[in-house]
Amino acid sequence: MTKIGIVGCAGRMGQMLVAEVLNGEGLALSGGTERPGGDAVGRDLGELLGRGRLGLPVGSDAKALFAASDVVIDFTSASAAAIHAQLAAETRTAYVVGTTGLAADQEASLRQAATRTAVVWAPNMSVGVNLLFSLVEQVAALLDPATYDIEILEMHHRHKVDAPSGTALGLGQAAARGRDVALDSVWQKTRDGLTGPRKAGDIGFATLRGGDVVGDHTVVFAADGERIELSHKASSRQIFAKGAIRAARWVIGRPPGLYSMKDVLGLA
Ligand SMILES: NC(=O)C1=CN([C@@H]2O[C@H](COP(=O)(O)OP(=O)(O)OC[C@H]3O[C@@H](n4cnc5c(N)ncnc54)[C@H](OP(=O)(O)O)[C@@H]3O)[C@@H](O)[C@H]2O)C=CC1
Ligand SMILES: O=C(O)C1=N[C@H](C(=O)O)C[C@H](O)C1
Repeated sequence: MTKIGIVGCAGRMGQMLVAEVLNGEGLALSGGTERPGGDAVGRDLGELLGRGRLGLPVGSDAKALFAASDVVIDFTSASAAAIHAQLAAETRTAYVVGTTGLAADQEASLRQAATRTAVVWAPNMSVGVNLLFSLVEQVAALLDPATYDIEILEMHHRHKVDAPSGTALGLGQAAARGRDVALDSVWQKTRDGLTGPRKAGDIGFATLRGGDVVGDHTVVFAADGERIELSHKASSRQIFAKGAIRAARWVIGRPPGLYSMKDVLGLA
């Protein structure tokens, strides 16, 4: 049996992941944590999911969970993920990270951990979005930046705390790779007031937040007289949870390194 631990087990994604592990063939739940002092700590994990007592309380000792697991899955917060990355490195536990919004130093913690254990890190664990990354890169490489403007739109639920979404930034990276430029030299993450006309070659972002939208992303290639739009719309978080479980099964036994969902899905 593969022992999977879930940090952030009471969150929107965390609860879905616990359910996927409990239903998954050959998988055992080694436990789940929330941050110390969190409301869910001490509650029974099964009862938290509304499926009856499991006899497994939500913990807050992340290091013990890493030590007890073959692989740990993290959909928490950027600051928590940076700490969890250090624990993955210390305990040499395989680590799957879907958390977005990481600052440069937090990303550095992940990269550091990946020198000591196998880490899968992806801003979006769905098959559809990972295919979209490849399509966007190909289309961007084919279209002249002087003629086609790239704009990336995303909409998410009202609870999301980071912007633009990790996926939107990933789509921006894919477009920039296609054009052979560095994303941070061309991105326009916000526009306000007298911005002046659009600069050729820029990659723009627009962020919408509201309701219970699971995750919509569109990349627009706009020219005079026509527009190409490549979109992905998630209607259930299960696509992310199933992707994360697939990554967890894949990463166990791999040498230390930073892997992407494209590696997991064989799209690299
Ligand atoms: N890669 C992908 O495919 C996807 C990525 N995401 C990303 O996953 C992350 C989580 O999203 P979502 O589930 O909606 O968010 P939630 O806020 O619902 O869940 C996060 C959970 O992690 C908990 N948490 C915070 N700090 C710690 C800690 N130190 N130890 C353990 N648990 C902690 C939170 O507790 P508390 O509320 O008390 O802080 C909360 O219960 C986001 O960054 C989101 O962008 C989401 C969907 C798909
Ligand atoms: O916070 C979310 O919900 C999601 N976050 C990810 C992101 O930032 O791209 C992936 C997905 O769109 C849902």
